[in-house]
Amino acid sequence: MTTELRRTHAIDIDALTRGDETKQAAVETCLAVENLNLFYGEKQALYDINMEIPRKKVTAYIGPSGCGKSTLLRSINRMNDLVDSVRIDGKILLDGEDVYDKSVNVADLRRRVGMVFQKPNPFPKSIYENVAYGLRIQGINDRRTLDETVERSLRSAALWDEVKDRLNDNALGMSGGQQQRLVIARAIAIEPEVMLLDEPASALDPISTLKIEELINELKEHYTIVIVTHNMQQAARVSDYTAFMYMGELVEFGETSELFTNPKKRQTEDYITGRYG
Ligand SMILES: Nc1ncnc2c1ncn2[C@@H]1O[C@H](COP(=O)(O)OP(=O)(O)OP(=O)(O)O)[C@@H](O)[C@H]1O
Repeated sequence: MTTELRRTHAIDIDALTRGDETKQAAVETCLAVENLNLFYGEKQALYDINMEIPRKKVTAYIGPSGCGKSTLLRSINRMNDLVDSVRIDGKILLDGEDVYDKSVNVADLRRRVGMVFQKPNPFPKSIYENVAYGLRIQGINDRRTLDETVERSLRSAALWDEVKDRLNDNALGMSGGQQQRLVIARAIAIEPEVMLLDEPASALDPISTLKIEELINELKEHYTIVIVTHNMQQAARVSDYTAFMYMGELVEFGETSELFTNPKKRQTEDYITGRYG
């Protein structure tokens, strides 16, 4: 299975990189997952995952509940390190460097790889201080720098116009959708390279979901985005590449348009046509 998967993946990337230079530039690898196995105690949750995540594109992880999407996502910024029973082997290369190398400073890694969770988690502080937080903990307190960063980040998160007159209000008074965009602004403020989004819209109403999806589309100009979603339509709308996972294995990975219209594996087809999930 694994060899076959690698072969499929290699063919996809070959096809994508053949031809014009724009496409070649478009598939520059940001993150490479190599032979990744992950265990929670005795239970194996990821099996020999191999994939290359393109830079400044949106990659979606889809698959039925419990297939390992979040586990794989959390492996990228080593959030799984926080779980005592976790054992990991294999590599995840960020710009060619293994994030699991002993020399890696995990706090630095998490600055480079920001994360947004399903449930918006603003701090019980003002809107301004939520966004400024990452700079403050780096010791940056210069008012002008903070003001500029807060405005730029809120603009990038498509929130500035809604909050510019109430930056000192408590963030907990915002709507869920605004809170989620605030959390994205907080992540943007420290200029990460990669943004990991774990079901970022699943707790939101349809209008807020649409705003988050539009935002994702804008953010990929600057960031490499990996998103976990239960919602196949959402994956089809927002992502350039999709990985379909099943029971801890990466079944198929390729261009979203291709995977949804012309899946190569029976399991993928069954899932996207709603035969199970
Ligand atoms: N902290 C943990 N300790 C033990 N097992 C875990 C832990 N987190 C996840 N698992 C198990 O690992 C497997 C993969 O879970 P994971 O949450 O990554 O899947 P998922 O595809 O994101 O699921 P969902 O869509 O329901 O969020 C599941 O069997 C789950 O029970």
